[in-house]
Amino acid sequence: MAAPSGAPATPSAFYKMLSVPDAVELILAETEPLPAVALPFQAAARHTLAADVRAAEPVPGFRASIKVDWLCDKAIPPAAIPGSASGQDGYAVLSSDGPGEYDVAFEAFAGVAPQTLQPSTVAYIGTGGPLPEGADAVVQIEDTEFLGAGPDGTKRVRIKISVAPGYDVRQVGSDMAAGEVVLRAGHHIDAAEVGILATVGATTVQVHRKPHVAVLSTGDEVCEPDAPTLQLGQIRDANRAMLLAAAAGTGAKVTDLGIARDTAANVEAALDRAIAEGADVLLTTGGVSMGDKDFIKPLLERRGTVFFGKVKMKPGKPLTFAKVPVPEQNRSLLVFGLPGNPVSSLVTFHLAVVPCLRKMEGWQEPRLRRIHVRTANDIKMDPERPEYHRAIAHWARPVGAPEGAVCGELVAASTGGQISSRLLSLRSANVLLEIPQAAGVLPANTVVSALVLGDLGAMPVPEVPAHTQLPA
Ligand SMILES: Nc1nc2c(c(=O)[nH]1)N[C@H]1C(S)=C(S)[C@@H](COP(=O)(O)OP(=O)(O)OC[C@H]3O[C@@H](n4cnc5c(N)ncnc54)[C@H](O)[C@@H]3O)O[C@H]1N2
Ligand code: MOO
Repeated sequence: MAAPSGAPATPSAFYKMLSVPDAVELILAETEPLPAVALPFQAAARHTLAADVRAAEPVPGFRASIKVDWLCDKAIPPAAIPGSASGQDGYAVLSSDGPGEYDVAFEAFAGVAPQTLQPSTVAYIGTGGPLPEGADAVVQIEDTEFLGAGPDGTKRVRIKISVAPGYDVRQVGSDMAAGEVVLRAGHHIDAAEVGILATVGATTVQVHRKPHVAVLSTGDEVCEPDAPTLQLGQIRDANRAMLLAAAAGTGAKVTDLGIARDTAANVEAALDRAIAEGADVLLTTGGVSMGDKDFIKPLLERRGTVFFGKVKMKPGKPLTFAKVPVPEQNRSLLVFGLPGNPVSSLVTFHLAVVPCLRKMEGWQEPRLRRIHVRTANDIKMDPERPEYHRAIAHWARPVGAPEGAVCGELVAASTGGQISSRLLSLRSANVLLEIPQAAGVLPANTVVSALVLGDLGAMPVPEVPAHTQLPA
């Protein structure tokens, strides 16, 4: 808590003010990817691979029936045509036999050992069934006519169309070749990747360990959220639960260090607890400003190296980054002193902590993604600091575009009052607009850069229609 007591300023008065990009580069330079661990493939979801994964065998391992939506004439050799495929019930044929009436020699189903097909006969084949030796194509049921069974019970069928060799057949290794790298080191494992790992039988994979993040609130005025009543000057602790949720949302392991009251000894005891618990990163909130109860920077100066203690940004100016050596464990603890104002703490978490956690967990490009958006509101600029203005981006038709036009762009609506105590400015925010340091007002309809927070896939409607006319 910044107490205007007339006491000497903490060293924070003397920190050089860094730009946000310089601060992020410095953080990334001081951050190492965490070591690889072996995990069962299902537990590896939402981790980043530390080693390439190859397909040991071809997929499929046998020639299989499949319905391919050939984009053009059925007579064109399938290998030349990209298509989408689904299962195929039909008849395995020798393509050179051509249309005509044939005995159904046997039935080939998935999981049944294939027999050999003799010329001038066909075999019934189920979806995904192995193509018999001797057959080289599949004709779907719809292109045949069942003629019934003869006196000896042999079924007869009319093949109505001519097909090329390989038609409606998934060739061996056509999905994945034997030895092919199917996932590279650095690839993030999501649901599709878990399926790929299962397909190639990679049931144990090398991934980067996830960081362990400890979170501490500081301040005599800060109370637990379940405090039934608040005395004058007291506030409920929003930051700790919020940052624990934010860190857990990145997949980090989290430890709640509670609230440290405003004494140097309390704050240092919490730092020691973070080290004892094995945290890789400590997030503190509050106590990084100029007051005589702002203990974070002096503590970090004493115990480690403070890389910066001021960043030219609004909100979040007193953001502090330090490294505390842990010689007995041959490692270091990274410490982010986040400002106490709740908005400042979460904005600095996104801008500074997220890239650090991403690098630790093995992301090749850990920086926040930058996009361009058109502003929906006038935005007052700050002549002293660039502002990270919270906004909600959605896809919309550009102003003045004719009804039904096939075009769109991201439009960002401000979340309203941006004072750093007002957490509602972060409600539903999915971008931080990068508003330059300047006097005056940035008029609505200006295109600005913006940093993406979380998942743009969850952006609000309206969305574009599902089917639109492609431009000529
Ligand atoms: N003389 C100066 N004073 C301040 C400056 C400055 O440059 N010179 N910078 C201001 C800026 S910018 C910020 S941001 C704040 C950051 O201050 P601290 O990090 O030291 O935070 P506190 O003073 O402890 O608290 C600020 C504010 O946030 C509330 N708070 C604190 N912890 C929590 C919590 N866990 N949950 C919810 N709210 C919290 C606290 O009650 C205060 O209202 O410094 C300015 N001062
Ligand atoms: O930078 Mo402070 O975060 O303005 O409120």
